[in-house]
Amino acid sequence: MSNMAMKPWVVQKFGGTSVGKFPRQIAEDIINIYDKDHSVVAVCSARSTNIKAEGTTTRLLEATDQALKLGGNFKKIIETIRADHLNAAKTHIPNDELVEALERDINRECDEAIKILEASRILDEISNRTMDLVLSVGEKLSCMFMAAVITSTGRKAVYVDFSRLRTGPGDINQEFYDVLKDKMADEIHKIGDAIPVVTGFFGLVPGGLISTVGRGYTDLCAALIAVGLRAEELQIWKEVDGIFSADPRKVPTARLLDQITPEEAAELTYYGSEVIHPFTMEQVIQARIPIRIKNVMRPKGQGTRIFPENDSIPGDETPLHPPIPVSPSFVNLQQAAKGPTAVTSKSNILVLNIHSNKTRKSHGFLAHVFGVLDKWKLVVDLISTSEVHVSMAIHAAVPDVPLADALVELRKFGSVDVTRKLCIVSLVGTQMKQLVGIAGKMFTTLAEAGVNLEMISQGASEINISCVVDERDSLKAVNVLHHRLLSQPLSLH
Ligand SMILES: Nc1ncnc2c1ncn2[C@@H]1O[C@H](COP(=O)(O)OP(=O)(O)O)[C@@H](O)[C@H]1O
Ligand SMILES: N[C@@H](CC(=O)OP(=O)(O)O)C(=O)O
Repeated sequence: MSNMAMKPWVVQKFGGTSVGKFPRQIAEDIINIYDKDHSVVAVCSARSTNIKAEGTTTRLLEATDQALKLGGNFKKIIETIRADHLNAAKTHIPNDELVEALERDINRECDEAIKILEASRILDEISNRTMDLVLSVGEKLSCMFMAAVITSTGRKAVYVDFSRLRTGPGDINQEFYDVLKDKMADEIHKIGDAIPVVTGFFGLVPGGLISTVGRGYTDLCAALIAVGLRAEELQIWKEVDGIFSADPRKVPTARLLDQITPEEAAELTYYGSEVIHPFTMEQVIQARIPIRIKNVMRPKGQGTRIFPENDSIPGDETPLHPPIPVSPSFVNLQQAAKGPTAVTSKSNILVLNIHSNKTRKSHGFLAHVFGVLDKWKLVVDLISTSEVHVSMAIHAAVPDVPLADALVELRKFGSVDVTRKLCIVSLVGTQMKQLVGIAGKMFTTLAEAGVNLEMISQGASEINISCVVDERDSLKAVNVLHHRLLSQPLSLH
């Protein structure tokens, strides 16, 4: 078995839009190239032909909704998914035999999805488990398709379904992940010489994968596999060259960053630059495996490497003190001017201001407020408090229903007002820890540009300074901050 011939493992994760738009490039220009001197594992998300919001996972979620609605047409949605995959098979696979086998597999999966949804309609209930069963169809179809595409290039690939891996009972915690990593690696070791094409959907996760991990779970699946296999690198292939100093769609002068720390990557992800699922970093970095973000459209680009600043890679077991530079770019990074690394913005934010009616002590006030937020599953992105006042920025993508209910309960503790159509703007950078005056510079830069600050929050994370501004000022805010604090030598005086 060539996997046993000690070629280093590389785990490559392909997002849904990449599988949708560039399946042959992925097979020919990426997998087959790395396959020459690595043992490659490909992990794929459900296909999206255009954007994620119109992709297979979004459609499957809509189908589960329709199944519980009177007269809801979930079958039509599954038929759209079926037609999309049958069409992709014919378009991208120049081999009749492979196409016929794939068509049978696609039809079987889609028929099964319909049966599950019909059963849910009869029961008038969709449990977390049922939800997962339906959603996993997206990754199954995508991986069956990619395995056939790769096989059609002359390199044998096998479809690997991780949606029903049994890990035993228990909560989803580090121990659970550790067992899962080993199990995933064992399954992949069994495969031998063919390229494993693994469903980014993994189960059986207590509480359900979509409820506990959320959208973007394929990144985490790839991370767990990379750790289980002790891979040389985890590659996240996207349609962007890597992580930039700002969203390149919003800031034309944004620079590609050649290396950032996992903490920075996590902050950027939480605050609007959703380049990688935030749970990914923790698993991979503990095992000291570098993550590289790369572009499917420009496979030769270096991308962005996510790795801790003062760490060495596995196999490089020399002492960590003094820190060992792991690459020339790392040295450059160390010597570079110590400003923020990136600026990011998160839209669709509302701010809740609650002023206590002083009927209880302040700890009781905050405890009650958080009790209500917990009950209605409202996630707070930023918070700022005084003894009798609390302001909280909340992502308003949550449906309005729980918010309205939560407001009724919160009004028992004080006066509440809600400001909508806001966005969070954040400066992120590990170097900012030592940078006295950076917050002041950020806020004066915004004030000089005429951007009004609704709320300020600093200090929860030493590497993030955030504020809330009007949504209409979002583009101006990120551009002016990028121009003043990230594009030119930083002067704080
Ligand atoms: N700091 C950033 N660096 C790179 N991309 C960013 C950043 N902030 C936001 N983005 C956006 O994230 C998107 C991620 O790439 P893409 O492959 O299109 O996503 P997905 O895999 O979710 O479909 C890009 O469209 C890019 O504009
Ligand atoms: N298909 C899933 C999982 C995922 O990771 O997607 P992507 O890799 O395309 O972001 C989702 O949309 O959430």
